Amino acid sequence: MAPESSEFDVIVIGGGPVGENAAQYAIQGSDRTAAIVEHELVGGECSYWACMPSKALLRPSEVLDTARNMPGVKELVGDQPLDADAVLARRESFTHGLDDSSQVSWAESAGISVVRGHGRLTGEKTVEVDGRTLTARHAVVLATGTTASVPNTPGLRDARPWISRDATNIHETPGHIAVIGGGVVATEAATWLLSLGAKVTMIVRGSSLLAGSEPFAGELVASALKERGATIMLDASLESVSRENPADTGIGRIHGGPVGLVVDGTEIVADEILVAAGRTPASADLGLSTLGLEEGHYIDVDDHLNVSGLEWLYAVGDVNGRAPLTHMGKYQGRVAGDVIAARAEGKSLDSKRFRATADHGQVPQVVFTPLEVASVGLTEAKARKEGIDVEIVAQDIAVAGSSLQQDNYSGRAQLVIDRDTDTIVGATFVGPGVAELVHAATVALVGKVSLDDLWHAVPSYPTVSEIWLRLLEARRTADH
Ligand SMILES: Cc1cc2nc3c(=O)[nH]c(=O)nc-3n(C[C@H](O)[C@H](O)[C@H](O)COP(=O)(O)OP(=O)(O)OC[C@H]3O[C@@H](n4cnc5c(N)ncnc54)[C@H](O)[C@@H]3O)c2cc1C
Ligand SMILES: NC(=O)c1ccc[n+]([C@@H]2O[C@H](COP(=O)([O-])OP(=O)(O)OC[C@H]3O[C@@H](n4cnc5c(N)ncnc54)[C@H](O)[C@@H]3O)[C@@H](O)[C@H]2O)c1
Repeated sequence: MAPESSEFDVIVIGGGPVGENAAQYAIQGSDRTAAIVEHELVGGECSYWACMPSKALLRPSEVLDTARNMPGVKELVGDQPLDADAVLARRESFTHGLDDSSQVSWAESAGISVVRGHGRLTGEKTVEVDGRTLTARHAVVLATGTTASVPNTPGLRDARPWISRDATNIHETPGHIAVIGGGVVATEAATWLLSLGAKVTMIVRGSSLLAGSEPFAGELVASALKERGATIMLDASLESVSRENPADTGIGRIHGGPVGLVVDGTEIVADEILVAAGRTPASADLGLSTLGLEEGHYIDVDDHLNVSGLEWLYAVGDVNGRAPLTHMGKYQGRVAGDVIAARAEGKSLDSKRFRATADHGQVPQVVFTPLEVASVGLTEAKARKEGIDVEIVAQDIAVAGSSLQQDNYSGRAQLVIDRDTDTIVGATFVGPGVAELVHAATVALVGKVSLDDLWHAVPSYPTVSEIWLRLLEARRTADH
């Protein structure tokens, strides 16, 4: 179907990773048509301003850390810093110079039309794109994501602070940067800014880093960041900001003169500020009010990803606020796409694949700081809050496999067990390169594998996965 058409089976507003998946799954293997409406770049936040550039910036410092802890290699590396120009050039290779033509080609090859412009609902199954009206025969999917929130602190917005887009698309490294926030973006960005040579001061409103994770994860990450030179101010209140000559110098460039930040009555001077204070759903200018729905909030959905009981309207990914991560959004996109296809073909929705059940307590995430924090499911605190009869087993990650990875390998692992069902409801691993450990925990958790059965899932020797055996042994010791 040509992009000039005004009628499609499925219209997706927002061409991020999640919208792409929803469109693909809704039409694949059929003669249905789909359009993605995108007002910026097809590929969305993740491809150009979030996951891809951030991980491209983080990987070199991880490799350098490993090298510095590996006899035979550390002598070659010495105390040389990273080659910042090479690191930024590799980041550019992942963001394609903010050119989305390869993603547009992918969409077209999947039979999806790309309509450029701002999409807005105007009524049932109708979408206006900059004055042009599109009609959907089956479904409209909202996949508009989020934007960075900038708090209303006096002087902050006028100072033109960096947001996550500047940090991931960094072109000039500030001598000293103040990072507002202690969450995922703040800790990851602090890691790559330190590795590029910046002095980093983190101003954190709460009493720990990564407040949504197990407390030991935030503590270990704080120690690792401090070891690399970061200053971390906890329970800190940013009262005001002032800057001389704030300037629109472009994304990732220093936005003017020195910045003064008053924190708990004391002034700090930095060359730039990064605001990493959470996200705002992109639902304010989507025409939701034409359907009597509230604008500017996360859009509530059921497990089919339908909005407000309307079988033709879906919201997937960050904009529904259920699990704001690329892999979870793409999963929702697959579920919504399958639901749309089944309804279009008159099939029953009576199968697990038509419900996004993993959003409820089965969400995995990896945070990439000097230590990786890989987790799935509930923290101990959340499990107790849900009334689960919780048992905790925790161990330092000191197993034969991990000691071979590098010298000075350290970290911690913890399982949250539901005593009643003898299954895992949460797991957290913290340490260098532990990201790949989490999928085993996800499989055990989603499959509700009992701890008794897990005893027979034998980890290979010598791998970091031996931590599983140590955790199960610790549990037996506690039991008997
Ligand atoms: C710095 C950073 C690093 C991150 N790293 C990770 C990571 O490592 N792993 C991970 O899982 N998650 C990560 N995330 C989260 C991840 O980026 C999001 O979960 C993901 O991008 C959500 O995808 P989405 O398609 O829902 O939204 P988005 O990627 O935000 O895409 C939405 C798209 O909709 C378009 N749009 C919005 N409104 C309209 C409209 N009205 N009309 C037309 N187009 C519109 C936007 O231009 C955009 O292209 C990170 C986030 C940040 C900020
Ligand atoms: N590796 C990954 O999976 C990854 C990486 C980056 C981002 N993300 C996702 O992106 C999203 C956004 O991350 P984020 O770090 O912006 O959000 P976040 O919710 O993780 O952290 C926000 C931080 O800002 C602080 N804050 C909020 N309002 C404030 C205010 N008014 N003044 C001072 N501090 C304030 C909070 O206390 C918290 O420390 C998250 O959902 C995250 O899951 C994921």
